[in-house]
Amino acid sequence: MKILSAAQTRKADAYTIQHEPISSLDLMERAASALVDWLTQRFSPEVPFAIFCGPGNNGGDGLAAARLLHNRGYNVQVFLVEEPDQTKSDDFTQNLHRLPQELPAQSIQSIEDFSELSPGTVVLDALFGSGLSRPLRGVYAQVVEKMNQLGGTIISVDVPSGLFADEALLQDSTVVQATHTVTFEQPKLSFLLPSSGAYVGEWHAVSIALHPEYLQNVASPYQLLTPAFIKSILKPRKKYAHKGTYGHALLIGGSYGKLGALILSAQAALRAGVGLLTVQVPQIGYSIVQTAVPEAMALTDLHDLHFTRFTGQPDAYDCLGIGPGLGQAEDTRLALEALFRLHLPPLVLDADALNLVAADRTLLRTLPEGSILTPHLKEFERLTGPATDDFHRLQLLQSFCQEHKCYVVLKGAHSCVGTPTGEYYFNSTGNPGMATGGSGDVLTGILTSLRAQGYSALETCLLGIYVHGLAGDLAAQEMGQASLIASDLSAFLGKAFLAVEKG
Ligand SMILES: NC(=O)C1=CN([C@@H]2O[C@H](COP(=O)(O)OP(=O)(O)OC[C@H]3O[C@@H](n4cnc5c(N)ncnc54)[C@H](O)[C@@H]3O)[C@@H](O)[C@H]2O)[C@@H](O)CC1
Ligand SMILES: Nc1ncnc2c1ncn2[C@@H]1O[C@H](COP(=O)(O)OP(=O)(O)O)[C@@H](O)[C@H]1O
Ligand SMILES: [K+]
Repeated sequence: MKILSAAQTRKADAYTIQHEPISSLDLMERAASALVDWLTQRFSPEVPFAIFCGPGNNGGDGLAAARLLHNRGYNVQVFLVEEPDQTKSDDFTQNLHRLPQELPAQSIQSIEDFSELSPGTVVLDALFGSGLSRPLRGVYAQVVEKMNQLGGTIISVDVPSGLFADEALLQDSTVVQATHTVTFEQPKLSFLLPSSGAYVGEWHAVSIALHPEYLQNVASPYQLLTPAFIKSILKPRKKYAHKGTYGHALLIGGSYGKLGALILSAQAALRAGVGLLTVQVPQIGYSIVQTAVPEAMALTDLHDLHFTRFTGQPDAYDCLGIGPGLGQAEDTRLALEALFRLHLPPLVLDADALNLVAADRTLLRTLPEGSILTPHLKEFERLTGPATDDFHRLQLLQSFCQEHKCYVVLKGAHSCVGTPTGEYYFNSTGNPGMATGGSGDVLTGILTSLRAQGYSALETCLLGIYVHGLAGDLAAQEMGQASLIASDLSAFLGKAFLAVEKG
């Protein structure tokens, strides 16, 4: 699914109005109906609603929703938040006139006009949407602060007011802290980034049937992964396949005290379907890994405690994943340097392999083309230097991928895959239960496995992050988020692949 900018969203609205054709007022009515359908499926008519409307079309949505909720028997209060002489959009004005007499709109021109709400009131935030042009000030900022202080449920219409759809927030901005955001057609870019996404709560995209022609033809570098798209990547297993059909993966990592990381990767690689798996561990890891992962073959390093030299044949493998539990000893750095000089299969680099590369720019310059790197935010910062904000980080991601001709999975709540050709793919699966030690190691195993099976680097990243997050979602459904541990992700990988197959 393409993610559109605020300007493209405006064009999509205008294109729909012109080509469907439909009046702008009717399109707003459609948006408000979709919003009200969503609300009435979740809240009963006894729940009081306080609807705060701004001066533009977002406020117009709020007014139309107020009328529709009232008509369905809901208990609604309407507030117009306005600065003196504020111009209103035409559709706002039309919807204000359409409010039934028994539903008067109360004006809030200063914070003194903000009356107490009865306990349990759900706040509908329709102050500003994708037309926000500057940070909130004056009465708007004061009302938002008050709404946030109430501590109740806040549902933002389209975008939490004060948040830009596709620009960074200024420091100390006032923004609605939404419980849910009901957004029209598709999520906005800022919902997918950590600083701004934190204001959105849970987002839900409701369709307002924008013109499919526009959506099909518009160009956007930003994509959100959908089940149908991921299903189209997944290759079914063949009846006459044998273990050689599904590649031979090699994982290198594990050091004294961190062998578990490599074991988590190895188990995940097997569950992600690789034909054969070899792991290289230091001497102390030999019997540990042979016991914990009997399906894997083991190579040992010359060193007892950490990686110092690759002891296998590079051409024997279809993908090499390196990093989980690797450690950052000086002889490990030298070993990595020597490894990069070999004619290697495709690489997946994670954790300490990334840290070693980040600390040594010469090593970074020898990174084989087409490699997959899986940093979390801190590891990414070590590679590129600090980003001033989430949007700047996306630029850094693009320039890094282009310069090093590699794929980067920038991990987080919506992990983002950057490509050498400048696209960004955001993941749509996963949950905070996965914020637990070892989750990243599991991802490395999955990616190494998929790449060894013959998926392209891009397909590997997209399918890999999606099934990883989906395994986390399925695990969390059964055991809750707090109890989820990394090995559960491997345990639920099978169900995740089944769900992808079903689409
Ligand atoms: N026909 C359409 O275009 C549709 C629009 N829709 C709604 O319309 C919204 C976009 O509407 P608009 O473009 O009118 O934008 P908004 O309603 O977000 O607000 C824009 C208005 O607020 C003013 N403004 C912006 N930032 C301000 C600030 N910080 N302080 C004070 N005033 C500020 C602008 O000058 C403008 O008058 C969407 O988010 C969505 O909710 C939906 O109804 C779907 C159809
Ligand atoms: N809040 C979250 N929502 C969704 N996924 C998450 C969340 N937190 C972490 N994850 C996922 O869990 C993994 C954590 O990786 P990482 O930070 O490298 O952990 P570790 O180093 O402990 O293995 C990443 O794939 C990330 O996308
Ligand atoms: K809003």
